[in-house]
Amino acid sequence: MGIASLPPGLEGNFIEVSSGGGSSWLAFNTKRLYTNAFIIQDDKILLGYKKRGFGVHKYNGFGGKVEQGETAVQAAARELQEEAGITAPLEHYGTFLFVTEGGPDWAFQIEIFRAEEYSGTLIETDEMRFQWFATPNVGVGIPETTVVSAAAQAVVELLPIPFDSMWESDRYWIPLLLSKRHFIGRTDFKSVGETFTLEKWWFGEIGAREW
Ligand SMILES: Nc1nc2c([nH]c(=O)n2[C@H]2C[C@H](O)[C@@H](COP(=O)(O)OP(=O)(O)OP(=O)(O)O)O2)c(=O)[nH]1
Repeated sequence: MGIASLPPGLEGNFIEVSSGGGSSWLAFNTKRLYTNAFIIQDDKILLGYKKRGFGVHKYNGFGGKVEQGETAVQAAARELQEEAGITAPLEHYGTFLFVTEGGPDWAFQIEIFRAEEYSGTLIETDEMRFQWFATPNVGVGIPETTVVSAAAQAVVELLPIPFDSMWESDRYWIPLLLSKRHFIGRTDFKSVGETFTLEKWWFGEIGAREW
């Protein structure tokens, strides 16, 4: 797949990882910047259950709008503090456009960050209820009779990432984020009230050389 196959709104030289859906992309006027941040440790990922607002009842990273005068990474840090009570050395790993039919006529440009460490104590906030989930490699091949440390045992008991309760296209890029691959993408949804249906998506990864 070459550059010619990139969805409108994306530029660069990327290797396609996943794509699907209908035949044409939605039109949009302009882009608005948003952030989304994940803490990813050896075998677990921190998500929040969104208690109100856009994406209510879904699990997601922590994030929101980039305010005037802020950079994306500053906004990501502020939102992580506001929604989960922690600070973290966030690193940028991806960007995707999120366009809706039946929603705004602009595209969300969502900047994705991750960190392995964090400082502070996790708190439940009005917006998010935090929860750790096991990343896919966890628990595989551990025979029942194997003695594992208390810490490892706690991880084994975490639930797997709840993709069925997340934005529908997250399943295509979260694996890239978990394996520290820089990515870009676009996802078009149809929205009716609070129900969003995935119509078309494209995700690709970029070689380390360009970052
Ligand atoms: N994982 C994932 N996150 C998404 C998708 N689409 C989408 O908007 N988001 C994220 C980006 C933002 O983190 C969040 C939307 O921002 P928000 O409405 O919570 O922003 P905010 O906190 O600044 O808003 P507000 O409380 O000020 O109204 O949802 C998606 O397809 N997947």
